[in-house]
Amino acid sequence: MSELSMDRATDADWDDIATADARAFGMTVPIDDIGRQELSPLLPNDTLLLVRDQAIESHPLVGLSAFYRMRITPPGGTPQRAAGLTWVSVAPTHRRRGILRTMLTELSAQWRAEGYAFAILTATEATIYERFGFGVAMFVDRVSIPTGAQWRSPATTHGEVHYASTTEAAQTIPQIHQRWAAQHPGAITRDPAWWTPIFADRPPERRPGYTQLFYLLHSDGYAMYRMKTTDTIPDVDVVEAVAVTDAAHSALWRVLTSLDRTGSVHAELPADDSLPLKLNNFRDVRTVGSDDTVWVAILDVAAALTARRYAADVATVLDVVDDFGSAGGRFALTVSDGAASVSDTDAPADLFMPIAALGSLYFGGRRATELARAGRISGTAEAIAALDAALATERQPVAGTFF
Ligand SMILES: CC(=O)SCCNC(=O)CCNC(=O)[C@H](O)C(C)(C)COP(=O)(O)OP(=O)(O)OC[C@H]1O[C@@H](n2cnc3c(N)ncnc32)[C@H](O)[C@@H]1OP(=O)(O)O
Repeated sequence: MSELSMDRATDADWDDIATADARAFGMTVPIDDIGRQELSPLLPNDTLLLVRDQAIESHPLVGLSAFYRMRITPPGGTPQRAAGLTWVSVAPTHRRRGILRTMLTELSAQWRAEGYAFAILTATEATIYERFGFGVAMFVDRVSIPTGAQWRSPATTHGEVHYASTTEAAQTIPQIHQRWAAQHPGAITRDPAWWTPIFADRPPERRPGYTQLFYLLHSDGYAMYRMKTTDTIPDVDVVEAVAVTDAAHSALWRVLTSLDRTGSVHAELPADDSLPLKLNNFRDVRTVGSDDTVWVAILDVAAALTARRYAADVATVLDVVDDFGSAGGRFALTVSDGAASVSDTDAPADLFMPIAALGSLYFGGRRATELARAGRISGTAEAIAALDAALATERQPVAGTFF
């Protein structure tokens, strides 16, 4: 790093930041003044880290990373602060010289100083972040459903769902999302600044060939969708379908699967979504692909483990190795009536795992038995089964917000 400087962003850096972002991720829409205004409360300058090459006269920006100050809901717990790593890129001319590692070392120190127990991210490649303590934690299936798929039970009520104007949507949807996020493991809550660009739905930022957002509203849920106008019979792209209750889920999906003059409905669903089981033919919900979504690095093991609820009692000693950060150690975990107490200990460990594995297990998207079979964690069969039972969640974790 001798010729390289690393600093927080200033307002003067934003043109370079926008160019680096466009180059790294193929963004076709430049960040304009409105975009800057929308981003500034989400990414204040102290969350943006810039590396420049001082050996080149123009001091080009060669490394960029940032984090959102977010909240995420642990299983059964209340939303916890999480550092949402994002916008990571290193210029192709400067790769594999340790710039990413240097930036993450700096950001990790900031996250620890700010008291975060969790860091989270969505990854472009699955092989980058485990070495930095992140474990893959959440998954979605991409599904396609033919319009007109038949439901097992007839619709019982009409008028539960209506189309909302942007004004009504902006007044109503954030509270519904907040209710959903408070009860769903892995849900990322949204500050008002997150909603501004969503409801602005600026035409230049829409994918080419897609309509504006349409809002469907239920008292306990909502859906946002677009139509793909390039085909004579358009397909439907469900951007979000959020339901606090099963009744809202059914009511919204009944409308989404029966839109007139549409071909197929495309959406992302967790593997345990109840939609297939509500249809006459569960194969109508065809999985066309799967993606990992959120990766989790636990920065403070005791704070994280005490922030969630548990499905079974357990008393165990975890040996957690953190080769990158400082979260590792030996922890006595005792769960009673769903609540955990955690203390440092010198007692012999029952279970051994890298910190990334704990991140994978924490929200319930991966199971201890699964990671043990893959050799990612180790311990006696009894200890693994006991941890597996304690960490079990009623539902698959869903983040709901891409960043
Ligand atoms: C949260 C997000 O924003 S995800 C977006 C990530 N960004 C991108 O995909 C944009 C395109 N890629 C890039 O900009 C760069 O290649 C980056 C950011 C992925 C890596 O930056 P670099 O500065 O080259 O990484 P750096 O040299 O610090 O490497 C750190 C370690 O990661 C490894 N590594 C880096 N990139 C990769 C990769 N794509 N796949 C596997 N390993 C990788 C290196 O080998 C090195 O390993 P080691 O320290 O254990 O020996």
